[in-house]
Amino acid sequence: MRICVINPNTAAAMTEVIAAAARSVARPDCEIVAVTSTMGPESIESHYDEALAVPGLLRAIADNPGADGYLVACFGDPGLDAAREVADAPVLGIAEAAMHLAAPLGRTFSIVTTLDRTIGRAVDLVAHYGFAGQCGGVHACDIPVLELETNPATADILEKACSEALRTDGSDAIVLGCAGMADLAQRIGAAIDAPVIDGVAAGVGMLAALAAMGGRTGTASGEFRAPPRKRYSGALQDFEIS
Ligand SMILES: NC(=O)NC1=NC(=O)NC1=O
Repeated sequence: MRICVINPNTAAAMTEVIAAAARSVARPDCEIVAVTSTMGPESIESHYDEALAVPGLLRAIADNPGADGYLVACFGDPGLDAAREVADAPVLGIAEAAMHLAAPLGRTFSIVTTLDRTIGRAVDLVAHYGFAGQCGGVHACDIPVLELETNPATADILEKACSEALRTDGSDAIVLGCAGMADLAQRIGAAIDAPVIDGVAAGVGMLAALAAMGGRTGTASGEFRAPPRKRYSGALQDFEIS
């Protein structure tokens, strides 16, 4: 089994954090291929960044055919539906996966994301995935994405934000709202004595289960079949994918 985990920003150091989290839960027979986008923003912290991250994500999928599943390792789940039209296997986003696995762990879960400007996107995804009744609230730790790895106070700040979120919302579990937080899930879970779900690990587990069940995206006839062929111009002139 092979699962391709794609960091849709261009920060290779962050991909290393993501890859370690993915491999920490992967089954022995599951190879994790970790990929860093080759074009687009160095981090994704706005709607603008999300939009500009999608071509690099789609290119990464097209350049890594034959995986049994693909994971979009950014909490905004950028380009998820387009990725499903390009991929020849199931595609999950880490926000989608984290919410699905947090739901059974209590009555409600809280999300702790990076900058406060990313709260709205997370709220939209909660509604989109059908978890509005189970998400007690979305909060920001106010650490920029690329500082998660460089700020020595990240773990303490995030632990405090998660503890505050549980108390404020009365929630039972935490969803970490950034792939760059993946390495802190276990430490924070122990510190606040509550389940803390990282979407990278959640996504790898769900994709492995889907692959074992023979799950596939409706590439033949469904909405996510290959897109119609057409010309693209300008910077995307040679962006031939499918
Ligand atoms: N909420 C976030 O900021 N998420 C993210 N930005 C990135 O660049 N990767 C993420 O997971």
